[in-house]
Amino acid sequence: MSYPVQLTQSLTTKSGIPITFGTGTGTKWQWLKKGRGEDHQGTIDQNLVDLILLAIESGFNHIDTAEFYTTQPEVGAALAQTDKKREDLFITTKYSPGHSKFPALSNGPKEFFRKALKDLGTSYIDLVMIHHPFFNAESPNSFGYSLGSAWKELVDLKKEGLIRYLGVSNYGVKHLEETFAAVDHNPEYYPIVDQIEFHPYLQSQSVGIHEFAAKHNILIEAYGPLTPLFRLKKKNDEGKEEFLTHPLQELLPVLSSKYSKTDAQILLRYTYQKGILPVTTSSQRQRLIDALDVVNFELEQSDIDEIDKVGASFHYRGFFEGLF
Ligand SMILES: NC(=O)C1=CN([C@@H]2O[C@H](COP(=O)(O)OP(=O)(O)OC[C@H]3O[C@@H](n4cnc5c(N)ncnc54)[C@H](OP(=O)(O)O)[C@@H]3O)[C@@H](O)[C@H]2O)C=CC1
Ligand SMILES: O=C1Nc2ccccc2C1=O
Repeated sequence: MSYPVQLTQSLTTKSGIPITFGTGTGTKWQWLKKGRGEDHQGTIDQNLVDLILLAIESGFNHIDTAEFYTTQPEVGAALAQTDKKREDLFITTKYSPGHSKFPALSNGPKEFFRKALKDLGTSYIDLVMIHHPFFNAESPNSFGYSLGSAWKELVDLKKEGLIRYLGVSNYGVKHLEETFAAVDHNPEYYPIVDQIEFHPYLQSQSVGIHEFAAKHNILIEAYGPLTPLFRLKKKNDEGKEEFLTHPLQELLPVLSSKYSKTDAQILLRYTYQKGILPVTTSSQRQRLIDALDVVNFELEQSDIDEIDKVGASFHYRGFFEGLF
């Protein structure tokens, strides 16, 4: 039995298959690559290729990468090795604009896009996002690009048929309004997705974003949906990282036992039932299978409300702290 959830956008692969939850190649994978200190551009981490193949084998058809992660070549290698046809898979990548701390990695979206096609070994990309809205066109880090001019270049690529859908990530209401203005308020060129951090401890990455997205038919994708299970750490007096105690530690086991699901499945179903598409990852086969299986059960509304309530009593932001 399946319990469909109404999403604001029904995105599909080119062949028309509805997209699954996303499987991520950022977070720990990008640090593993970059942490080696070698020139990782263009190198291939076979462990990540194997993980992407495992995710595809486990049923994921939606793979999330980004210029910033340097993991496009691994996604390209997995595309070349899998038995699945390209048109049955859905690939997302993200242009990395420069901001005060990090320079842009390419001289504008068009240069980024040419490299992305090459790294991914594909002739089109399903979904291209701008990774964050923290542009600073005056800084040499940004090659003169602003939020509006970068968006318009991506729109040109979409018009050429090289990109199927356009989206953004970490955008708040004011950034979306600026994007709408850049295309003279033509909804045909509005972002179709906003990928943001979402979990019970960060139910709104920026003020009013979920309401605004719903009004404009923008699908919210959640990154970090399992944050309460593993990311809540702080350094102790000896400088060692230790896990924080947090309020969902009591509620999640109660719900897991009530529904005979894992804590991770409860969190993923909570996200999905709110009309938000999770982007998640695991190095473990069973966890990947479990993640997709959450479309097959349903949380009672009172339990969603309880997660909301308990979650709101604690705050945790894992990414882009201080920028919203
Ligand atoms: N647009 C943006 O700015 C950002 C985008 N992203 C994208 O989103 C993707 C996913 O983000 P991420 O935060 O990793 O997603 P999640 O919140 O899903 O966390 C994934 C982590 O959870 C662990 N995990 C999985 N299942 C369980 C379980 N049952 N119990 C305990 N731990 C579990 C996994 O470890 P294990 O391998 O041991 O299972 C993995 O390290 C990224 O890879 C990236 O593609 C991420 C951050 C920012
Ligand atoms: O996956 C990611 N990990 C990150 C860390 C810092 C900024 C962006 C990201 C990602 O998108």
